[in-house]
Amino acid sequence: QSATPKGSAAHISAATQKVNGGFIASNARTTNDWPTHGLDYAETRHSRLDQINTGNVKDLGLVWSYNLESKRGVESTPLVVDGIMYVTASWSVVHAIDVRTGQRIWTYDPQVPREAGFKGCCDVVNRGVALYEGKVYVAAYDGRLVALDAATGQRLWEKDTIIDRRFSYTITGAPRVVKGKVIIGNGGAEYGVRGYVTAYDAKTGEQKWRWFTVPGDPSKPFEDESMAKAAKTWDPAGKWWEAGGGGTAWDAMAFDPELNLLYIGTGNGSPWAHKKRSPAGGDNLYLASIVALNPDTGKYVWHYQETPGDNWDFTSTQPMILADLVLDGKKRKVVMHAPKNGFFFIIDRTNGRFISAKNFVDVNWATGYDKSGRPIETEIARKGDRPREVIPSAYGARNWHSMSYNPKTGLVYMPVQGVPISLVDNKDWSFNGVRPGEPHSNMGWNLAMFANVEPPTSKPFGRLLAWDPVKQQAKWAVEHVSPWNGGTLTTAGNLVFQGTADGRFIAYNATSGEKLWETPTGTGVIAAPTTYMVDGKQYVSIAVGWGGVYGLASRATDRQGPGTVYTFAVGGKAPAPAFVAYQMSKLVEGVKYNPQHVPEGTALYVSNCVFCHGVPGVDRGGNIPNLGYMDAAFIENLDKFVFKGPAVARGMPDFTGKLSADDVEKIKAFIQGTADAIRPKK
Ligand SMILES: O=C(O)c1cc(C(=O)O)c2c(n1)C(=O)C(=O)c1cc(C(=O)O)[nH]c1-2
Ligand SMILES: [Ca+2]
Repeated sequence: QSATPKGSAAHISAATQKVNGGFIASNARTTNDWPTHGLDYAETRHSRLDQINTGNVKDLGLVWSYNLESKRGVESTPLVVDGIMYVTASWSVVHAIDVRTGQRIWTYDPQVPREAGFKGCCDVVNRGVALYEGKVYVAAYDGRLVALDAATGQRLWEKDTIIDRRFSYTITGAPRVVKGKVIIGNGGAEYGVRGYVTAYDAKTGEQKWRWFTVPGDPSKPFEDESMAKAAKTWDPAGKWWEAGGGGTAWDAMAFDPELNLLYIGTGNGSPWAHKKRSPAGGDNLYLASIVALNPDTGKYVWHYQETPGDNWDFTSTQPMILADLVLDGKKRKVVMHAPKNGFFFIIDRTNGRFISAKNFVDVNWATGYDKSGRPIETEIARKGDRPREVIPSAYGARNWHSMSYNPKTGLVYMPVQGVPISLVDNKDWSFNGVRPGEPHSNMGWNLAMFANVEPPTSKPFGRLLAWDPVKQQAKWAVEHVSPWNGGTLTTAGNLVFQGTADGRFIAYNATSGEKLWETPTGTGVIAAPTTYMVDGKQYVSIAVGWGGVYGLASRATDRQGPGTVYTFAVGGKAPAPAFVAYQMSKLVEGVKYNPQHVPEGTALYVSNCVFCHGVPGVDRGGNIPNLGYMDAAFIENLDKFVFKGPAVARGMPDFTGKLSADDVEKIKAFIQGTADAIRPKK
């Protein structure tokens, strides 16, 4: 008589009503479900399930695939409770899927205005939802936090989280729910914003607290003690509050229920150049830090700053993991963190004290950390006006791609990388046609990404790294064909799962790194997989869809396909969807131009186009076309795209009033000139 059909609204309602703090805590011991972004409050992404293991993983097969109808980056970790999956696609669209059938239950599209696409630095992505007491929470790209009925997808409440809409705030991160409060930060530090995190009542949406990550205008009262303390580490001559200062908390969070501490990772400075932000120097708290807050009040408890006086977009927003490690014979409660700056940190999570840091890739900006937890910087780190290659680059030695920690092997599995670019401090590039000083100006951009402006010398790479956090050394590594690979999952079946930029989903032996299984995915993978149990059977799911910041202008696979969720189980036999070959056209040829316009065209292109479109003919083009590979007719008519063009509906800015017709002529000269310069001589 328990005849509530699985997948019905009544079933979903009952299953998701149970998801609260106690549920998340007890699920951490069984991991039958995947109820929160990082699987548990500690964000371990380690599943206790072992039905799929090193012995039978070779028999994994597709059970179903689901088309997310998404053409841009898919960064979402799918949540699953009792066989109901909640996953997001680009433009913050939520899909609820019945795992038992692979069928859609509902979708919710928050209708993010497409012309707001340019407000974010790094693709119109979303990293997933939060689930709590029958509700699904999605943070939309345009800054709205929306609560949905988990059974029907109907909107229950919506809050605008943005403090000032003149500035380019966006949200890409997944909310977390801690003690009945939905916690969310935002992005925007590339354009001049002030970072903060806000807590909303999960039931009603009422705002409970807000904590700013950096101080505001010091001539006005500070919001709290932590801001007064932080302001002493900034030089007012830099008027950092006009650009906002940065420090956006756009991804990482974790929670320790015993210590009652919420941990957040904070972002880079706005503008990037330390000298501009704070001419006399200073650490500029709380940029690039791990900060512990009281989740009930939002009050600051402690911080550890990983990159004092950030100058390189070295955010500390990369996902962290809480673990109890035995260090020098003593059990320690720690935060493990591998941020963009290339060092693996162990921090005492009870008080924020630095324990150790070791570089996990080659770096050239610092030789290490001293005992007090400060980096020992090299010459190259702050050189001012000359372009030079700082390693790692702003793409990070690791970016938002999740890591996982397996307590059995004692290893952390990290997607790490090198994306070489050159950097110039103290240069005023404008961005998207907005001049420095205006809201949504560059504020942070100090890039010279050009092959012809002191090219970087290091080589790009992507790597799956198994790291021993106790010894602070690598155990094993797998080299991938490209940077920008997916997040990881590890399981009690002694497995590590990861998708790759070149379009494969792979399982490894967690102890040795031996590859045990792989399957093609039709497009590049950047998101992290999840695993869970439904009616006694273990499944593994991955949402694929090439994109994110590296995917705007680059690609690593010759196939492309829509965002798709794949679900696998032992013995699965469903056919894979057809994969589509990516069509690359020839270098543009024959556009008439004045060669004398090329230098000015170069500067205009760097300021306005390069970040999304890449270098013409040099980059291969990602989700956004490379202009070096268009037809001549397209380039000849470039003004029709630049001014109120058809691509505005896909997220391209309208440059009316920002570029002149003359500017566009010069940009055309640069595009054709570059194509001509690099075309192989006959
Ligand atoms: O400073 C910021 O506010 C901010 C926000 C975001 C974002 O929200 O996606 C990224 C970054 N910075 C960033 O530096 C970065 O490398 C990055 C990569 C990605 C992505 O989704 O691929 N987002 C972001
Ligand atoms: Ca950033």
